[in-house]
Amino acid sequence: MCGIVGVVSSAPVNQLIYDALLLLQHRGQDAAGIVTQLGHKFFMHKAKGMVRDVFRTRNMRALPGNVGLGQVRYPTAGNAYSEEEAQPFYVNAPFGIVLVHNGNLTNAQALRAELFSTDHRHTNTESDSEVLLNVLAHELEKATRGVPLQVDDVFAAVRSVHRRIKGSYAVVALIAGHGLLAFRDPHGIRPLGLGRCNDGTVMVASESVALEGTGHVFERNIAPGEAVFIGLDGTVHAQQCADKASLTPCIFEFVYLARPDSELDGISVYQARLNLGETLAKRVISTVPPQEIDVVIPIPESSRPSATQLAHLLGIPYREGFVKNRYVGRTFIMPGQGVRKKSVRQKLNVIGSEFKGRNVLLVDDSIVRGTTSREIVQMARDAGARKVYLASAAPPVRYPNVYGIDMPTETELVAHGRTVEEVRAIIGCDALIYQDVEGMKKAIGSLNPQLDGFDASCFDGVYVTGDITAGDIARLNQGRVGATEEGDEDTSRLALPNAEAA
Ligand SMILES: O=P(O)(O)OC[C@H]1O[C@H](OP(=O)(O)OP(=O)(O)O)[C@H](O)[C@@H]1O
Ligand SMILES: NC(=O)CC[C@H](N)C(=O)O
Ligand SMILES: [Mg+2]
Repeated sequence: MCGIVGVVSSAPVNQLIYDALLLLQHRGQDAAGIVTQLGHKFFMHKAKGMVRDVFRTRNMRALPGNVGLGQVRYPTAGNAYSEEEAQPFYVNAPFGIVLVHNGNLTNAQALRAELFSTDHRHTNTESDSEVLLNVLAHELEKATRGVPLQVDDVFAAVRSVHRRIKGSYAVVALIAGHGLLAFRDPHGIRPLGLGRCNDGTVMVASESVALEGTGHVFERNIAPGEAVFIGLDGTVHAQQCADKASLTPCIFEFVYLARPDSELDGISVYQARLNLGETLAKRVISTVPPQEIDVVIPIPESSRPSATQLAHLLGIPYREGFVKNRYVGRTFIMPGQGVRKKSVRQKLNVIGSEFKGRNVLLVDDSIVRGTTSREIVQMARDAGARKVYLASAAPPVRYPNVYGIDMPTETELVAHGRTVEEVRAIIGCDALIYQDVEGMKKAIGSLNPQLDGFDASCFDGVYVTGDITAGDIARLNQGRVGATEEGDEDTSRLALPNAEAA
């Protein structure tokens, strides 16, 4: 998951892109970058770090022009520590293209070899996004019938790109002197929407919050497989470029990744989380009698809407028992298990009086590696809770994600190959209640009947692109550098208290 944005305007866009990236910061905290174009020249600044650290006034001044794009990165391929793999990526031919990508290519390795041997193109990093850019550049070169470039040639190039690349991709690319291209993979796994401002500015962005928060009116989602080309005068052209398209967005966007105030593919993320809380409440009742629960406490941040709705339905008081240090980022999307574990304690602190002598039901949106839950349960006990129950608004995360979420190996997932009782023992709570897969799909899918389904592969092991083998998963994982930290002892998954250790 990353956040991407592109803008065509009649006024300078540097501040606008910066503001949009700030609104997308939750999608990637590792690196940030912006490219603008003035005349036929690109101006780029990218570096590791959060948006407000990467861009100083002098960097902003050096980004002139009325068209541009930007990205916040959460690495899922290549090298998490390399500055070179921060986006945007640039190639000089044809025309000069810069590109930002949210997603993960599952055939990047084969494509890299093909780019070298057949297309005679050089890639200089381990990033799948650089591969994507070079495939696009090669196909654009082939499709171009003259200068200036025709819109139909751009769409022909995207058609060829769809045939060659596999996996998930929401992309924004700027073709020097011509305009801004945006497209989405044929399954619509990663989100991308378009909005306009009344001064004529056109913006595409990963989430509607980035459009609305910068004064744009959300107009529509880019359809799966569709390409949109925005000329430098703001004219929008669109064409379906996939042979076969279906709308099966990543369900984890609704569970955790996106901001609750965003609407993705016609579904309010906030409403999706309320609905999850509602179905979870029914499952809680069948496991722990509500009269045995004194208080419902959310694990900030993402679980709040589900926890409120759950408490409301059970008729149990909802209280804030953990205070979040807002200056610590999201722990799940940090590279390295050691950093994640330390951050949970730094990030969340208890309000002791909410726990002392009480039976508490803690609610989280999801349990992935179990890092957060185990720490939190212990903190609740240390604060004097009598019984600590834990409910997860998502089902057990049991399978690796290959589409741009950093859960590449099953071995790090606390629930992989384990029963709920085993996970409960590891986390150390008195009862563990999970959402079930069908309940989750229904709770969210009922909000837009036009959806063809979801990619819920990390929960049910079914990959919507239909072409993922165990070998692919192993290869994708091998290709990554920096997912675990050097000197990080705690990279293996959490173990059962006794059985597995023995
Ligand atoms: O089982 P784990 O591997 O610990 O991962 C799951 C946790 O990580 C996320 O929180 P995070 O702190 O990233 O973000 P949030 O503040 O948006 O909830 C998520 O909301 C869970 O709390
Ligand atoms: N999470 C993402 O969308 C990552 C994009 C790309 N695969 C990278 O690692 O930079
Ligand atoms: Mg959380």
